[in-house]
Amino acid sequence: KESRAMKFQRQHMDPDGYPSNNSNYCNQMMRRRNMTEGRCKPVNTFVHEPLVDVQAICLQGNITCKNGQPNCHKSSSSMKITDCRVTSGSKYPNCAYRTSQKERHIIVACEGNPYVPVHFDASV
Ligand SMILES: Nc1ncnc2c1ncn2[C@@H]1O[C@H](C(=O)NS(=O)(=O)C[C@H]2[C@@H](O)[C@H](n3ccc(=O)[nH]c3=O)O[C@@H]2CO)[C@@H](O)[C@H]1O
Repeated sequence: KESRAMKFQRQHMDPDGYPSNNSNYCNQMMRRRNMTEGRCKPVNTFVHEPLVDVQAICLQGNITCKNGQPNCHKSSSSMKITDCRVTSGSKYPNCAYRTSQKERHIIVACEGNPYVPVHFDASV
């Protein structure tokens, strides 16, 4: 069974990737990382930073998560991310996404021992 930490990495980590001007990045990556099975996951962010830098967020600013839990942390610096958002014309199983490249602080929820990211909460 996939651990929550590994699921976070599968869904949100792409340290070596960067869409540059590839408008198909999300269409490709959402499929490749298995987020288009059963339904088109509506929103998903990929982070283009080293895994150790994203894991280090768990030691940074502690804030309240969207769901009220107290185990969220905000990155101290902005990070290169790509937001994937399903388009209005998207029809399962042909999931179609808009690819948006951004630099944002990211907010993740951390859990476990070792205390690592298990959920992507938001970017700001
Ligand atoms: N505090 C916690 N502590 C520990 N665990 C916690 C905590 N909170 C939730 N989980 C768990 O995480 C799991 C999970 O998948 N949560 S999810 O909200 O659906 C994920 C969102 C995110 O993937 C994506 N999104 C969203 C915005 C954006 O900018 N970028 C972006 O990618 O959209 C999804 C839906 O919003 C679930 O098992 C829940 O129990």
